[in-house]
Amino acid sequence: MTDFAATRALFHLPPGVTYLDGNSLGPMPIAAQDRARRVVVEEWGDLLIRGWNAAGWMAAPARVGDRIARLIGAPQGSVVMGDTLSIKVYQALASALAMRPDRRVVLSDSGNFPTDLYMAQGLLASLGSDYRLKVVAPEDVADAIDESVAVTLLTEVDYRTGRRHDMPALTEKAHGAGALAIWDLAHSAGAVEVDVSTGRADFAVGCTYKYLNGGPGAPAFIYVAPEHHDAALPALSGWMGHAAPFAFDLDYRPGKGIERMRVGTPAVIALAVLDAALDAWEGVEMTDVRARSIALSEAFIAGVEARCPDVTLASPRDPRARGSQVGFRHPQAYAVMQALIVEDVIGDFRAPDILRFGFAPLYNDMADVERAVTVLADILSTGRWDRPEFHARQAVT
Ligand SMILES: Cc1ncc(COP(=O)(O)O)c(C=O)c1O
Ligand SMILES: Nc1c(O)cccc1C(=O)C[C@H](N)C(=O)O
Repeated sequence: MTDFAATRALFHLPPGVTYLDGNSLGPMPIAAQDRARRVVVEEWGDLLIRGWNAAGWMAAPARVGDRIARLIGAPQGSVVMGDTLSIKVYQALASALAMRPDRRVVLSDSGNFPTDLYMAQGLLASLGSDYRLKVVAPEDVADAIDESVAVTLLTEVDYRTGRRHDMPALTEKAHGAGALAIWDLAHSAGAVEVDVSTGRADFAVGCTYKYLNGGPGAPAFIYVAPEHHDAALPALSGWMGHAAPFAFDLDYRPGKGIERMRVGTPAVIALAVLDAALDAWEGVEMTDVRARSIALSEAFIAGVEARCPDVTLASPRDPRARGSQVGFRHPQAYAVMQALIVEDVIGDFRAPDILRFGFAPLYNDMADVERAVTVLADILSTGRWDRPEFHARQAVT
């Protein structure tokens, strides 16, 4: 059994703050501070350029990738770190499309996070006017998979509602139609049990600043199914993915296996901080994480529905159809969320009307649920969210 009191103690949680926004930015693992100091002062400071070999900087993208692999059901040697998730979406999509040269349709859904759609739009525009991004409602994805589809590009857990796609079933359908399946695990990795191997994903990508707590702008990951390692070309063919970067050849030759999905110089400091953050997952069983996530989310839904008649559930009621976040609708959700944040209950707002709360089992507990319900009920019943300052939109919402 995972000891969640022990994992909670690994995080810096500011006193008095109830943090339910780890689905956007995870809190700071205490170990990150010392690791950041060491990588800056002892490694960069003292080793200087020798750090690439002596401190293992060059190998870090694959080494950290192997730690992520365990959390998403991927074999060792099939995940590598680097760049941002937007870039990894582009890279996976470009690679997958090149593997289906006779097809022109990319299928996604309207619940996808916009950057995934934007990256697809940009890539397809560069490939030619016969390529098409087909966006359907999430519930219509299965029916829209046909033999015109080259690639399905789906985010498993919807960023607003927490609605969770059935990855194995949709992947099987895609394969049956001859398409490849790319899964964005931004809201899944560290939140739900993910198994890219039994789910037979062809590519998977994700960020590490949410449930994996790697810090703002932490490097993204990309998984390529081992059977595609030779066929998948990286599209973004940077020198770090070359078979021999330090041969400085004039022509690109893809590196071995997942290494070819590297692009440029790794973000060594950010990778070191992420590496420290991943220590929190040692000894943690994802089945325990999922059970606790459901218990916390169910208690929150029950509490809010009992005490807050002004909001309606935006998330699926069946916990099996949800990730680890819960959304409630309110016509003035932005102002309500600002009022909550001022009272140190931190969730977030997603346009047009969603109050979003993420439950991260590593550090959230029932006391967080109870406090969030109590403060939300009080803010709504007193109407104290309706102040001019709570309606003024900030740049980052
Ligand atoms: C599903 C999904 N994809 C992509 C992103 C963002 O990608 P990036 O890390 O490049 O900003 C997010 C959140 O920011 C997301 O929720
Ligand atoms: N990546 C973010 C950022 O750089 C700034 C603010 C928010 C984010 C997010 O991660 C948003 C997030 N993907 C979401 O689900 O809304």
